Amino acid sequence: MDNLLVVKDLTKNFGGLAAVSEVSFEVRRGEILGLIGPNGAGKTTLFNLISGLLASDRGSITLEGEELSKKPPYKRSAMGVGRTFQVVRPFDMTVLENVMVPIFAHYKTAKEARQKAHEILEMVKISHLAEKMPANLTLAQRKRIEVARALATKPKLLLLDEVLAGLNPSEVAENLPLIRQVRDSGVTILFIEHLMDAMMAISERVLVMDQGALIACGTPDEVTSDQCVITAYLGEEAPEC
Ligand SMILES: Nc1ncnc2c1ncn2[C@@H]1O[C@H](COP(=O)(O)OP(=O)(O)OP(=O)(O)O)[C@@H](O)[C@H]1O
Repeated sequence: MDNLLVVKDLTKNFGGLAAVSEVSFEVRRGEILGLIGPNGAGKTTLFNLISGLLASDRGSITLEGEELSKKPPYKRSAMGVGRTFQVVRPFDMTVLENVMVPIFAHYKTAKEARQKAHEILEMVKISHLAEKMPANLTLAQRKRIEVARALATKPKLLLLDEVLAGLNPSEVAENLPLIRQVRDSGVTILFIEHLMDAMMAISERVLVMDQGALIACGTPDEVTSDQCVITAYLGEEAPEC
């Protein structure tokens, strides 16, 4: 199996709180890997560690065998780590311009950048909104802008942080296939989502975190029948996990 990202013994403490504790896993090239866990489990902290917004206390993160831990976020981005954020805050400029901003760093000429931006907007199905201002769009559409902006950095690995949160059921049904579409374009995906049904429908494997630790990893069927996972979601102590 070809591993794109390998995380080993990754640890981050905030004072006395172990937000991420000795976490180890790999992301296989080309897969859709879900990341779930109750509130405060450490999921976003893990994304911040992988993308370089936080420094780890211990452990390693390698992308295609190259250590990322000491590299600043912009270097990780150039190496192929892209991400979206839970809170979507597009710039106060058109949808197309929002995608052009990150793209400029990755393409030589304005013409090339503009062409690529249009291709990305097509892929996430908002090319018809290219000249609109994000403030006038729905949350579902703004979430697509966020994905488009992340794709503009040419990621090999895309970290998606709750791209379905806050959407109504029909918007979820519309936006969910986007994740598979992006993967099918050659991008490996690690994504955080609280919507369990959607997550299980689209993930090939799922990681489960609780209280900073990785408590399960497997296919959707394996993790949903795992007693440690059930216990974590019920908020009970499970000393054997
Ligand atoms: N910068 C910080 N300083 C101190 N504590 C923090 C910081 N960031 C996160 N935490 C704490 O670390 C723990 C993990 O938080 P994190 O946001 O990673 O969880 P999460 O699984 O993403 O939760 P949610 O699903 O609610 O977004 C929480 O207890 C949180 O309060």
